[in-house]
Amino acid sequence: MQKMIVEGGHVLNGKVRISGAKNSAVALLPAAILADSEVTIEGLPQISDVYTLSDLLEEIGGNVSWDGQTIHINPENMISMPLPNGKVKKLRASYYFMGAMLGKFKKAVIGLPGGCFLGPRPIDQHIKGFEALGAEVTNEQGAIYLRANELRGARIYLDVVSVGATINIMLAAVKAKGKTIIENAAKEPEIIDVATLLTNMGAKIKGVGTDVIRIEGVPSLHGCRHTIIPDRIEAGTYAIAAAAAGNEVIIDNVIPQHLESLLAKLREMGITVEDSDDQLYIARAKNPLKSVDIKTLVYPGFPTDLQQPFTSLLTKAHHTGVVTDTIYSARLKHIDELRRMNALIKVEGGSAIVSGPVNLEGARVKASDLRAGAALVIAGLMANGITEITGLEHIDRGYENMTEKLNSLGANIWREDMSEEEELQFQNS
Ligand SMILES: CC(=O)N[C@H]1[C@@H](OP(=O)(O)OP(=O)(O)OC[C@H]2O[C@@H](n3ccc(=O)[nH]c3=O)[C@H](O)[C@@H]2O)O[C@H](CO)[C@@H](O)[C@@H]1O
Ligand SMILES: C=C(OP(=O)(O)O)C(=O)O
Repeated sequence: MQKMIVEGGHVLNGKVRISGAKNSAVALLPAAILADSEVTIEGLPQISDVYTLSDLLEEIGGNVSWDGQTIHINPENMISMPLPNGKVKKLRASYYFMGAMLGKFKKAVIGLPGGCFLGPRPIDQHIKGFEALGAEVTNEQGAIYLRANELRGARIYLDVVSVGATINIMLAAVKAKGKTIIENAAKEPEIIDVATLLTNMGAKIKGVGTDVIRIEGVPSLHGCRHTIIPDRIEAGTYAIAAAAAGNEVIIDNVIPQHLESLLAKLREMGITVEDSDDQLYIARAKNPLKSVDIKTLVYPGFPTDLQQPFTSLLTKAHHTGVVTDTIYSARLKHIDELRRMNALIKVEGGSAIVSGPVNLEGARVKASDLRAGAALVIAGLMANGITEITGLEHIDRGYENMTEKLNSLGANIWREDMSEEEELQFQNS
């Protein structure tokens, strides 16, 4: 087991290249199940969530090979193998095997997913969608059983705007007989990316990026080649790190429109932000940083996945900023760790109230989930002295080469094996 050591006080400068989007990748890989021939996906991030899904595709009979960041998935010998336990429990996105296997084989058994613990992560809207398409869905000892004689298009209104349910229903509906309409659909860029792959495979989908998606089912889907979109959350994380500890940083391979809510908030704080075709330029504020309030919302609102890193930045700003996560109200586990580093944060009525500026102090902290990990790395960059971060398996689920990328900007970060005593302390904490 390893820990990350961050030596604070180094100023970030230079250019960093953003990887492919984790939250697209985790749906694109299962989507390949629906094809009858080889699907090639380029530009995948080298992160553990992607490797876990790649292993799961092999477990159900897929022929998978890698060539750098490109995966080739041949689904010809795949079967509807039950996956009640094992690797499906390691990540949230294994639930996309439900939609894809139901769409392809009309049956699936998938253990209830894992992923970051952000409070309850219900899947009732996914199930409502599968049932509307004609599937019988039962929960047997923690695994979801899905069976259908045939899938028929349906009109499905989502009671909550859900990225996961929108994608899962698309996956199940693309080969259903007739027309499916998803109303109150989510509009995140990752949904558009998945629909682009499915369309390249021969699916007929209209309206992605709006809140009504129309799908005309087709009998079969073929292989294709697809390039993934850049990771807006990784880009946002580096933009926040640059605002927190940078002088002049260029973030390369971004779609700036995907980050408008974050960029607006950085500008409000006094940070210089410029965007061009596929780059962002973030420069140190000329005046002291001003606090702002943020409220996470569905896209194009402020992303829940950037709430935790942004909280770290607010510790450096003058006055008080209120952080409210309306998507995952319990996504506040980073707060106690930031407090260990001297942050002044109160939690009241589900909101975090951050007072600043404070001088953060290096400390031993634990990443409880992926973006909490990113928040602690950013805090470590700003802090006096050394910050030691454990729980790196969370960070590795979603950030490709984070240590190397930050060091290339001038940070001083390294990983070390934990001593036996430290491992014991970590397991008991
Ligand atoms: C809208 C939103 O910001 N979604 C984020 C959410 O996606 P994720 O796919 O996890 O969450 P959803 O978009 O599906 O859920 C949005 C909200 O709807 C609720 N819900 C969802 C499904 C369901 O069947 N029933 C239900 O009540 C969830 O509890 C949540 O409060 O976390 C991902 C990982 O952090 C982010 O990348 C997504 O951008
Ligand atoms: C929480 C996240 O991932 P997951 O939903 O896969 O756990 C995330 O990407 O911030």
